[in-house]
Amino acid sequence: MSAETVDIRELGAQGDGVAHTETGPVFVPFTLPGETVSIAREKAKATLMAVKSASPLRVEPPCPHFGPDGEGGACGGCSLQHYDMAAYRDWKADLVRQALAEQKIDIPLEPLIAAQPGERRRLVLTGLRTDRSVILGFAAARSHQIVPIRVCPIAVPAISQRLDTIRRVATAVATGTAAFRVSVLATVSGLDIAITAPMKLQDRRRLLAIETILGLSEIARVTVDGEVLVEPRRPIIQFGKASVTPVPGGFVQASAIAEGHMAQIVSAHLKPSKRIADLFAGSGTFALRLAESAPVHAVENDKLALAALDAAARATQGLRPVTHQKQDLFRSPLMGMDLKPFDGLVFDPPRAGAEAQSRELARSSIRRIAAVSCNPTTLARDLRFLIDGGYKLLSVQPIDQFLWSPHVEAVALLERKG
Ligand SMILES: C[S@@+](CC[C@H](N)C(=O)[O-])C[C@H]1O[C@@H](n2cnc3c(N)ncnc32)[C@H](O)[C@@H]1O
Repeated sequence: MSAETVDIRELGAQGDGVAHTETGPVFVPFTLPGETVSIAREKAKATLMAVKSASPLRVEPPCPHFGPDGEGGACGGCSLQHYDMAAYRDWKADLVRQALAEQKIDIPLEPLIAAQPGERRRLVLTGLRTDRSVILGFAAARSHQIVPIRVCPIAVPAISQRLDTIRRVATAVATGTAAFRVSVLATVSGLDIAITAPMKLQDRRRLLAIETILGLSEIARVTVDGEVLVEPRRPIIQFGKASVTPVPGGFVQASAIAEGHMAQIVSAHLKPSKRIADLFAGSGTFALRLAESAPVHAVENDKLALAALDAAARATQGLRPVTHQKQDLFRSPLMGMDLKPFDGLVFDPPRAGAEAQSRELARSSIRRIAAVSCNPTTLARDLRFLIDGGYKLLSVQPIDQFLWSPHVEAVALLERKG
């Protein structure tokens, strides 16, 4: 490690300040453009030692666990709490703008839909048994060390006010010495906690854990390695009229408010469609809402997510038919004949995007397409295929689903003129 003073020029894609040095760019977490800072560094990675000259856009972070002086260590859950909110939001929209510009896609963005503290309904924490108890928190920035959290301003009150309850659940279940994953989802009926770990609960221990957890009134379900340990109430999340039982620890949009905006934009665009496909459908976030007005075919590779979608579709009155298909859309995208029945389609792939599928869509005659993505770079790449295939890009809406992180969601709407 060597110590030096550097000037921060800009923010990198991961939210770290970037200094340009003779040996190349150096990334310094918790810094802002225009600041002069002293750092300790190893190659391109640096640790902030002191801010010598602060940006006027530097603000007091609202969370005690944030930053290099954070309580318990520098929590890795957030990276930009020290940035003035308006400037931070401009930076978020810019991530989408820059990704589109790199693909030479020229369209004015819709104004960013902003996030507020207290909106995240899903957190993935790490637990670790110590001599006396279990610590529960986020991994520290750039490290495997766990920062135990006592507050979490980004989370919905149903989680942030129940961190002690979640810790008690983790303590009741934890047996080994290895770190384990605690995925927490705030549902309509209570907390759905999915614990994943290389741990085996012996019978006596299992009974004790069940007894402890049943005494905690805010719990809907606790699963260990995908198996239900207790389920005093069925966990439910609402996709329009449909009540879905989420897959333990499975994918759910991080914020119900952001999801509502995304679904509203997608539904309005696909409203005139007579038959809709939902690709990378998960457990039906879009499909089940879209089925309120048209038949929907959902395609997804996770069979548990599809089972949740199917069960909810069957149990919901008044939906148009919902069919589903398990398929790996990276290896075998829907092709010409598969796509023919649809005049509307939404796709919402993981961060890697939907390259193979977008190439096929670009050749299709589907009238309206909505592309949803949490990665502006792969979204822009996939939009380029569609535009080159003759689709007109109508709008791109950035949505700050992941407050104070470097991640941003976007919904792009396209149309093929008849
Ligand atoms: C960003 S999530 C979106 C899910 C859903 N649209 C939603 O809003 O909840 C991406 C989804 O793609 C699925 N997926 C990942 N790889 C896939 C693949 N190769 N083929 C099909 N689906 C895949 C995941 O299981 C996950 O449900």
